[in-house]
Amino acid sequence: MSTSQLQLFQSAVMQSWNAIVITDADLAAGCCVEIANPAFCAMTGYSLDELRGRPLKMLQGPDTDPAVIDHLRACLREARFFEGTTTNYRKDGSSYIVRWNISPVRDDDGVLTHFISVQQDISEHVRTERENRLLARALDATSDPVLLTDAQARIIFANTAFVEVTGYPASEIRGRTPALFKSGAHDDAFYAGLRSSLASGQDFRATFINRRRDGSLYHAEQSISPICDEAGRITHYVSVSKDISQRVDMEQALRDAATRDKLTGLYNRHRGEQLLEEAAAEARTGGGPLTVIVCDVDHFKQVNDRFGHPAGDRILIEVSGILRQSVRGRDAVIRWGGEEFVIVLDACPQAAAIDLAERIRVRIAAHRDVEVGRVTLSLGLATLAPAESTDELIARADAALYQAKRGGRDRLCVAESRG
Ligand SMILES: Nc1nc2c(ncn2[C@@H]2O[C@H](COP(=O)(O)OP(=O)(O)OP(=O)(O)O)[C@@H](O)[C@H]2O)c(=O)[nH]1
Repeated sequence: MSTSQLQLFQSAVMQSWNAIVITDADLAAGCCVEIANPAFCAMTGYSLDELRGRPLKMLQGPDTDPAVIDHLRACLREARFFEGTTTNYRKDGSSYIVRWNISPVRDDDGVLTHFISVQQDISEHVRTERENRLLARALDATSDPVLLTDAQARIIFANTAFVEVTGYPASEIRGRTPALFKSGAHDDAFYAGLRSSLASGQDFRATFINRRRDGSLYHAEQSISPICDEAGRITHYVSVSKDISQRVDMEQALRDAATRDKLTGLYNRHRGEQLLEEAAAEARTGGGPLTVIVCDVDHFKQVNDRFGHPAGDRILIEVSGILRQSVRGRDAVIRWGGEEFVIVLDACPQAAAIDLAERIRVRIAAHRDVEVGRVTLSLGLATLAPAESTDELIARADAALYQAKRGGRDRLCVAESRG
């Protein structure tokens, strides 16, 4: 090696950002320092003069891992490469975490003469990692679901509460987007609002209806916030939510209690009258013809008398089910009282309503209860006339029903159109 190359070598070692120390190979004396570069001196707090001739054991202290040192000794004895991490101590007694390796150095004849060690203070890195782990554990410990995505909305972290609420293991959702939880309950405007809030760096807060892994839905009060870097660029999004399904279910149960009939689950009379009034208002303002069907189980008293009240209840539930299955989703089926039901068909031409009523009659007559067997239904149908009140409409449908009963039951009578 030329003199200039040697000088380069020396400069490189002395200017290296990594701490470099060269010791002799006298194991019995503890391998004493011959050369240490400025980075090593800065890291340990010792000057080269203070280090030279002393074994590096002086850097060890109470938190230095003895297992690492044992392994180091074994490597030095066998002149093998060593790599490890442990806690060392500076001159002022403060500790630092160092990642280091040691390579044996041999002369031209292959005789071991020195060891060279390259070291790096990784205290900051370890501290950040510990902090990150602590933060992740803290997020895991919170009972509210937390989700973290990158700027492209790909999931990078989901806490335990999120995993528990959604039923998705974290490994299954990592890398995917929250579109996975879409239930279809929100319209495009909802998502447009979400996107524009986040794009302008603002939080988006709303009650989401999300889908769990098993397909069931849950309500979550959710707050999504963009996270920006120092330059103001969005790097991540964090979503913190509260599963409010229980509250929503309770509210729904209360609403149901006020609007639904307990036995059949149909609308109760009170809610039914409101719905009928709304449908009439709609029809009067050009919403299309409104027809009501009033129906009543025939000889129902005999069912109760012969088979008992519970059997009668079961018949009412079965009849309700058939009524509900027979109508369109928008039609209201109401338990008007006892064994009497009203079906409100808004925007439904009378001919279609008559077809439907007849279909219902046939279905009920074809149905067989396990104990009671066959029951029949009588039906009266009326279409709202101009300037007619809902009371008058129901009265006309009722009169048609009475006519059906008088005519022999298991039949439909249509009230004559008025006006
Ligand atoms: N099991 C049961 N019976 C009910 C309920 N509500 C009313 N009822 C009974 O329904 C029966 C109605 O009898 P009626 O009004 O005489 O009429 P019906 O026997 O069906 O005779 P028609 O209507 O003329 O064919 C009464 O016995 C009521 O007690 C209920 O919730 N459950």
